[in-house]
Amino acid sequence: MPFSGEPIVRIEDATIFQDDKTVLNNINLSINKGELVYLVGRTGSGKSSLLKTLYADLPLRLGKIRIATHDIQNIKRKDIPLLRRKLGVVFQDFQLFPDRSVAENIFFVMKATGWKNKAKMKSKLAEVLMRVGLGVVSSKMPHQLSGGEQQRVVIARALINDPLLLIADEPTGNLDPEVSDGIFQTFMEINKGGTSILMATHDYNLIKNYPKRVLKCEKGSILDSNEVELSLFKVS
Ligand SMILES: Nc1ncnc2c1ncn2[C@@H]1O[C@H](COP(=O)(O)OP(=O)(O)OP(=O)(O)O)[C@@H](O)[C@H]1O
Repeated sequence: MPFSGEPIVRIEDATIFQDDKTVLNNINLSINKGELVYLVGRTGSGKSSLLKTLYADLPLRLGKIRIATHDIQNIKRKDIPLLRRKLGVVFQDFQLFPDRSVAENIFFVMKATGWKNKAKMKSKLAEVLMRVGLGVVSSKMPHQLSGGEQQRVVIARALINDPLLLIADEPTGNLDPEVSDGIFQTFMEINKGGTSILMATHDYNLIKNYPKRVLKCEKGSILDSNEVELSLFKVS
């Protein structure tokens, strides 16, 4: 897909801290609308810290980050829900309520993000479940689904507000290789629909099978495969 217009993410001279420790120092990069980008690096290199900063869970203390029309560096508490409505977030651990059905899990987030009309909620539920390749699972409880199916429900939940950017933190981390592959195919379908995706992963098979731009956290910096050749397969 050709990239045009303003980037969806623009990071300028950003330094990311956890407490007093500098995790990533003076980062500069952009992600364009419609891009799918991998984020890699050894454990503790700062992938999750960067993603948390993007969805305003970790305050940005130095530098600038703009996501869509939101400036993260001075975002007000009351504006964080507005930012998050433009983002979809998917984690490795599925984070579904175990005592609620698939539909209830998704309706819960819809209601929390301002949905009110029951008919529209039902039709959106059907749409997002279809987009992630799930059939009639609405009334099932999470424990009645496989790990891969549960992760698809989480992805469906992340799509309810038609996010501009999907942030995924090791979304295939707990899944078998074939299941991971299927989940990644779903991410690629979502990406074809125009949603940008930034995905942290340790799954080098995915990167080998589906080569895309790679950002690598290393020694406090981010290396970009658009600018340098990355030695991906030496990562511990
Ligand atoms: N809540 C926290 N409080 C203090 N330090 C933290 C916190 N979370 C992470 N860190 C530290 O920040 C650094 C970066 O961690 P981060 O979780 O961003 O790495 P990562 O690349 O996502 O690792 P992994 O691949 O294991 O998920 C590490 O040194 C970690 O110990």
